[in-house]
Formats: sequence, structure tokens, C-alpha cells
Amino acid sequence: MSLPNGYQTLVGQRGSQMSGGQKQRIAIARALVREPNILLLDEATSALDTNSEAQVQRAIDSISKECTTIIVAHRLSTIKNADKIFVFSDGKIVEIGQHVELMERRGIYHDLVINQVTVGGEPGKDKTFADDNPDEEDSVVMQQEEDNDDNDKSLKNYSAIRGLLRLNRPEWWQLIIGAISALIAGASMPVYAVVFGEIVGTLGSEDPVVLREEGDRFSLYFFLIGVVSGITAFFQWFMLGIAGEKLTKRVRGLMFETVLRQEVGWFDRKENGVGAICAKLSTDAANIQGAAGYPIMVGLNAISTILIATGLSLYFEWRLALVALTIVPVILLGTYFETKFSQMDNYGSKNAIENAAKVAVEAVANVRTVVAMGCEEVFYTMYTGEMVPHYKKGRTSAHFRGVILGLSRSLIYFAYGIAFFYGGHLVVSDGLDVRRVFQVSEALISAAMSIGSVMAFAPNFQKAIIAANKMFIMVNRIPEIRDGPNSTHTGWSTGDITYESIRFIYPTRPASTVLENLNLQVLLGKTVALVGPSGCGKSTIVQLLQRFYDPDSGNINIDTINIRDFKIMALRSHMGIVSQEPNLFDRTIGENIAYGDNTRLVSTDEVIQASQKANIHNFIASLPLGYGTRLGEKGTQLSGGQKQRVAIARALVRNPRILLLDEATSALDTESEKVVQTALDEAKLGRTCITIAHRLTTIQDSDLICVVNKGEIIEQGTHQELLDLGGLYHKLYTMQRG
Ligand SMILES: Nc1ncnc2c1ncn2[C@@H]1O[C@H](COP(=O)(O)OP(=O)(O)OP(=O)(O)O)[C@@H](O)[C@H]1O
Repeated sequence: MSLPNGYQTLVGQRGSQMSGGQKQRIAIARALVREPNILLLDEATSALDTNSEAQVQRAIDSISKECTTIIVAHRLSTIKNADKIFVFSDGKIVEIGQHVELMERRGIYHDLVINQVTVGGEPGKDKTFADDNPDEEDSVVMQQEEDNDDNDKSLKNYSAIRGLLRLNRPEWWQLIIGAISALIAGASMPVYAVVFGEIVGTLGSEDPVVLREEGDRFSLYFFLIGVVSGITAFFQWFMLGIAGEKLTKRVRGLMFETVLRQEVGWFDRKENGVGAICAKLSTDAANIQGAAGYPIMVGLNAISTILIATGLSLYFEWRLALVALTIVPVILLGTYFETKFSQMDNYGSKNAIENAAKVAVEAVANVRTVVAMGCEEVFYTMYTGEMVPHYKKGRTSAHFRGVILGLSRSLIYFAYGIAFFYGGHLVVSDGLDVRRVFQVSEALISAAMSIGSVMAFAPNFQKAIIAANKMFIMVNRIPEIRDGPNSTHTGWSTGDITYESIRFIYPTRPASTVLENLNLQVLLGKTVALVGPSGCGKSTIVQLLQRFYDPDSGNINIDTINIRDFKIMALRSHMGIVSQEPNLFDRTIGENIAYGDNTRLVSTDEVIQASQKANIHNFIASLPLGYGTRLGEKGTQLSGGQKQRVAIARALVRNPRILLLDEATSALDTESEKVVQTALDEAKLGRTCITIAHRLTTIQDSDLICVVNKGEIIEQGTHQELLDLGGLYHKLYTMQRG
């Protein structure tokens, strides 16, 4: 393929921006580049069109002369030239030999081959199509690196605090109790300063009775201050903490809901990779709490302390208070710089952490490939490399923050020194009461300590504001594909599907036109097959019908209704899809099948019936936990063919009006393929079906076969009509027949 960024082109998460065949060829190139001693090929060419398969096969044949090659394949064409073929049945090796020997023996291998010839043409001659889409090869494909849409920009200045308070509205009474508690708790420091000054004065008395009585009274005051500040501290932490936790929970839900609402194209963007989204859901949501409960608490505490302390100080001795207060602007300046600095720091390090998380998630998600390729070191180096900017920024930040915090702490003691120095002078020259010196200086020091604690919380607050801003940008993003004002339809009567002059370009590859002037009609209840070289746009045609993407021009109609005028959920609920790579969830097999229809409760009987039709029931029933067996992440506990059959059952349980089969049987062995194909044929009855296949024999009974090339339909007709036409289809069919 010739892409503008060539080998630097991003392939998307799990290669989502490559066609099935392209992915497989890249994987093969990756294996070959190692010059391996042992080459393991597990259904390595199943997603390739015949021509690509032949090219890859030649490459494999040449490399296998220099190394030991183990091939697992359903398509017997791929193993015909193997030095030794092992035939498995019920987990045991039942035949060993070369192709010719095994054929002569007329055993299981012979039957499989004969089956495949009848079902799929001569093995090894599955050369279906002309060369890979040359237009695509030549097309200029550009990777859209930074794609900030208008939605995002318009929300940059969203008021995060206002938005968060609105989100926190259900907890208003907790916030109010917490805020009042914080204000009272803030008053305790200056009140303590007053009592402290009084008791210092009392201790200076020489009358033992006064000393006793006053001492008891002020001690009781200390006790009361202790009780009040204890209770208010409890309420402020408890109430604001609860409100913060509820906010975080709400924010996480909101973010996840937003993620699921986005159009498929949004996930193609680099910044919306699985790692980045997981990091946003965990880190951003947790950081947002820093803007809710605790900073409000600390802020109110500090405000209350500062106002009361300043008021009392001015009241007791205004001259001393003014002198001591001169230090306050300097402390505030320190706070300002620290806040500003932490904002820059958060931006930088957050990106680095997200990038590192992406690497980690990708490595873990593809751990089998990573281990098989021996790439552990590579991913480790990539991961630690991504962390370097975070570390560097963090180090600079730590120095700067250390200096600022150190300075602000010193300032508190400077304030002490200044207050006692000047207070001492006033005591000597103006006969100022010693108690006032203690009260004023202690009150102001407590105020300065409150400012210090606000400073300590400032980084969290700053982080929270940044995270909240990002969160609001995300949750306010309007998906590009959504129900519009005209999206009122939920069903249709006849159900003919028409593609009219479709032009389509993937948003992340603006320079590459995938479909150009594509016209296609799929009549109700008919089966239309799409065939064509790898990467010519077959899966894209199906994805447009599901409204994963919208065409750049042209319309897709069901009956006469544009699919944009259907409610998206309703539209998709009428479609059952079985794709090249079935995605199963880490749930039980029964649940995975029942997920096929979420509009109602699917009964166990229906699940079993669907499984029987998909030829997977016997296997499931033979498992100790049957339909209750958990599948493991991405269905790793099943073979490719079993996964495919579970996916077929999942599609059937939905009883869809439109059946979409994207290489649905490509991973099945010939025997299962025949049975599943019969089931699918039955399932197709009364349904409109679009099927994609490289193996021509699987689609030759279709009502209409469309040959797609370079994003256009170049031939269409029935199998016989296309053969009579003597065009590309004829050529391909002849190649397949050998
Ligand atoms: N999400 C995406 N973003 C960008 N480009 C994409 C994306 N998905 C597919 N493509 C590109 O669009 C072209 C058509 O892909 P598509 O999957 O429709 O091909 P296909 O005919 O189904 O191929 P195959 O038979 O190999 O599955 C390919 O060149 C592919 O690289």
C-alpha cells in the first residue's frame, strides 16, 4: 500500500483502521522480519483474498525452506505443500503424511479435501481476485494527527466550577452543612488566639485566687473550643467528602455514557484510544473530586480564619495588626506562583501518563502477540520512555514547589518575629497590654497557616479544574452521528435497501477515497454478496448501513426512507451482524448469545435454539458448566471457529430483518462451515442479507453478486450471469476452479 506517511501510518487500536486482509499481511510481514527459526502460522491467511493469499503463500514457502514451519489451517490449500501433515480428530492425531500419501490413503484428510473441493473449489487454487486495489495502493492517505473538532474548541472556556456545582446540586444540603462547619472550624483558630492571650495574661497574675479561677475558666474555654472544632471538623470532612465521592461517581458514569454515545469514527482518533479513555475515566474523574469537597472546605476555613483574625487584630491593636499584615501579600504572591506553575505541570505530565497507559493497555490486550514476538523489552522501553517527560516535569515542579513552600513557611516565622519585635516596642513605649501582643500575633499566624494549607491544596484544585474542563469538553461533545429532528422512523414495510451514489472517505484518512459513486440495491428477502480484493471497501459498505459512519455524499435508503431518518438504535436493532473477528465479552456463553437482543429478556430455550442453528450447541452442552461457562477476555477460551459460531448464534437470537455476514464462516473448518452455511441459509429465509466473502463458493447461490473494485461495483448479477459475462468474476471463478 502506498500511504503518504508510509510505514509511519498509524493502524488504529487493534488495527481498526486497516482492512482484515491488510492486518493479516502486516502480521505476516512482522513474523517474517524476525527471520525465525520456527514459523508458526495459525490461520494466517484466512482473511486474505486469493491473490494476496497466493503472494503471501509464496513468501511463506520461500522462508519455510530456511526454517521449521508449523501451519494450522482450515483452508487445505495453504498446507498442501507441507512436508508432513498431521490430521486431528477429537483432540488426537489420526493421520500423518504428505498430501499425496494422505489422499491415496482415502481417510479423513482425503474426505476433507474432497469436501473442500465440492464446497470451495480445488484446494490451493482459491485464487479469487485480481491484484490488490491498485488505486488504493496509489492513493494518498493522510493520517489526521490532531483532530480537535469545533465542538471541543467552543467549550474550552466552559466554567468548570459552575458546572461542577451544578453537577453536585443533589448534594446541596451536605455541601451547606459542610460549608457552615468549615466556617465555624475556621473561627476556632482566632478564638483560640484570644483565649491563649488571655491565659498568658492570667498566668502573669500574682493573685493565686485569680490565677485559680481564671485559669479554670480559660481551660474550660480551651476544652469547649476543642469540642466545637472536633464536631465541626467531623462534619466538614464527612459532608464534603460524601458530596465529593458522589460527584466523582456521577462524573464517571457521565463520562462513560458519553464515550458509548460517540460515533465509531471518534474512536479511530489517536487521542481516543482505549488507554487514554481508561485513564480519563479513572484519573480525571478522581482528580475532579479535588475541586469539589476538600478545596471548598479548606477555602472556607481559611476565609473564616483570615477575616476573623484580621478583624480581631485590628480591633485589639490596629498598629501592631497592620505591621504584621504586611507579610500577607507576600504569602499570597507565593500562592499565586505555585498555582500557576502546577497548572503547567499538570498539562504536561497528564499527556505523558495517558500515552504510557496506552502502551501498557495495548501490550496487555495483545499479550499473546507480545510474548510470541518476544517484544516484552520493546514495550517496557516504550512504556518507560513515555514516562520520561512526566518525570522531568515532575522534577522541575518538585524543585519549584519546594522553594515556594519553604519560602511561605519561613514567612510565617518572619511574621512572628516582626509582630513580637514591634509588639515589644509598643509594650515598652505605649504600655500596651502583653495579652494583646500574643492575641494579635497568634491570630495572624493562624491566618497565615490557613493560607499555607490553601497553598497545599492548590495543586489538587488546579488539577481538578483542568480535569473538570476536559470532562466538560468531553461530555458536551455532540456525536457526529446521532438522531436528528427527522429521525422518527423505527421500522419499514417492504425493506429494499438502496445505496445511491455513495462517496465515502474515512475521517482519519482524508486523502483516501474508499467508496466512489457506489450504487447498490438489495431487495427485500434477497441475499446480496459483496466480493472483491482485500481493502476494496466491502466491510465499509456494511458499516455505512449500520451508521457507524455517514457517507460524504449520496444516500442510503431503506424503502424510500433515508437511514438518517431512522432512530439509530431502532435501525441497528433490525440488523444481525457476524463479522470477520467476532468480539465476545468476558461473560458466560449464554449471556454472550443473549446479548444479541437487548430489547427483551431472551429465554434459555431461544439461546439453545440459536446455538443449535449455529452448530455450537453440542460443544457448549459438552462443557461442564454448559451455557454458564465464562469465555474469558475477548473469548480467548474458545477456538476461532467456536467464537464465530457463538457470534452467529448471537446474531440469530435477535431475529433480525437484515443479516450482515462479513466473512462469517472464514474461520470454520469445512465440516462446520457446511453445517453453519446450511443454518445461515435457513436463517436468511425471509430476511435481507448482505454477505461478504473471499471464498466464491460460499456465495455462489446468492440472488445477486456484486464485484467491488476500488470502492465501486464493477459487475453485478447472479453467479451464472457473471460467468456468462466473461468478466472479472468469470476470471476469478475459473482461477478458483483451477
Ligand atoms: N477505521 C478506519 N479508518 C481509516 N481507514 C480505514 C478504516 N477501516 C478501514 N480503512 C481502510 O479502508 C479501506 C477499505 O477497508 P475495508 O475494511 O472496507 O476493506 P475490505 O474490502 O472489507 O477488506 P478485507 O476483505 O481485507 O476485509 C482499506 O484501505 C482500509 O485500510
